[in-house]
Amino acid sequence: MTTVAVLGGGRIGEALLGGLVAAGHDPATLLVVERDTARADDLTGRLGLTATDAADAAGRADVLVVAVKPQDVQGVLEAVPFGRDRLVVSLAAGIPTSALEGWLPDATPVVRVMPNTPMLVGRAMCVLSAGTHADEAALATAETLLAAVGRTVRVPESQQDAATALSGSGPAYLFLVAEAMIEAGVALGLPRPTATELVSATVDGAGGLLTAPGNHPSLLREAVTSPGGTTAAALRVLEAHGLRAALADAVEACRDRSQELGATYGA
Ligand SMILES: NC(=O)C1=CN([C@@H]2O[C@H](COP(=O)(O)OP(=O)(O)OC[C@H]3O[C@@H](n4cnc5c(N)ncnc54)[C@H](O)[C@@H]3O)[C@@H](O)[C@H]2O)C=CC1
Ligand SMILES: O=C(O)[C@@H]1CCC=N1
Repeated sequence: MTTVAVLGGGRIGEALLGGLVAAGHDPATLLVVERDTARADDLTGRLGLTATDAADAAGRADVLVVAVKPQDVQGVLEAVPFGRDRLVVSLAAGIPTSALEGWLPDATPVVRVMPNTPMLVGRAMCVLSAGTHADEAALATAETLLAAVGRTVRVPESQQDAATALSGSGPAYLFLVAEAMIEAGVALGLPRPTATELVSATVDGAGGLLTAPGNHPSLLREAVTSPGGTTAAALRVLEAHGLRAALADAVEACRDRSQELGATYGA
C-alpha cells in the first residue's frame, strides 16, 4: 500500500487523513508532520497514524501531501531532505507547479490540487493539474488518494484560478446564502433552530438533486416554480436585486485574487 505523509495536520490535512483511514487505508502507512504537538497527539490518538518529522516522512513516504498554509509551503519543502523519487501533491491555494518545482529537487513529479472544505465530510471537489514531471501514473496516484475524500476532476493549470472561484471558495458563497436565509426565516418568526434545520436540509437536499445524473439546475428550478406561485414571487425579487450579476462579479473577483496571489509566487 502507498505510504502517504501529510505535511500539516490542520483542517484540510486532518480531513484527508481521516478520509483515508475511513476508506480503509492502513493507518500504519499514514504519517503526519505537524508542528503543533498537541494537535499531532490528538491526530495520532484519534486516527491511529504516526506523527513524525519531515526528514523521517521524506524517507518513508511514496507520496508527500503539502497541507500547510501557502506562506509556509516554501519553508516546509526546503526543509525536506529528499533522498529518493516521490510524488508531491500540493493542496496549497494559489501556488503554481513551477514554484513548487523550483523548491524541490530537479524532476520531482508535482500535482497541484484545489480542494474544498466538504472534504471534512468526505464530499470534496478536488481539482487537479499536473506539473512538468507528473505523468499519467502520478496523476492517477493523486486521484486515487483524493477519491477517498470526494470527487476529482483534472484541468489544465491555466484553469486553476477559475476553478478556485467555483469549487475552492464556492462553499463560502453557499454558506452566506444559508446564513441569510436563516436570518430571513427568523425575521418571519421561525425559531432559530427550526430555521437552521429547514435551511440546512434544503441545501443538502437540493445538492443531492443537483448531483443526480441527468439533472440540470434550470430544469430543477422550473420544477419547483409553479406559474404564478410562491417560488415565482421569490425569484422575481432575486432577479430584480441582481443575484446573477452579483455572483458573476464575485466569481470574477475570486479568480482575479487567485491570479494575484499566484503572481507573488511567480505564476
Ligand atoms: N480551508 C479551505 O477552504 C481551503 C484550504 N486550502 C489549502 O489547504 C492548506 C491548508 O489549509 P488549512 O488546513 O485550512 O490550514 P490550517 O492552518 O488549518 O492547517 C495548517 C497546519 O499546518 C501546520 N504547520 C504549519 N507549518 C508547519 C511546518 N513547518 N511543519 C509542520 N506543520 C506545520 C499548522 O500547525 C497547522 O496545523 C492551505 O495551503 C490552503 O490554501 C485549499 C482549498 C480550500
Ligand atoms: O480563501 C482562500 O484563499 C482559500 C482558497 C480556497 C478557499 N479558501
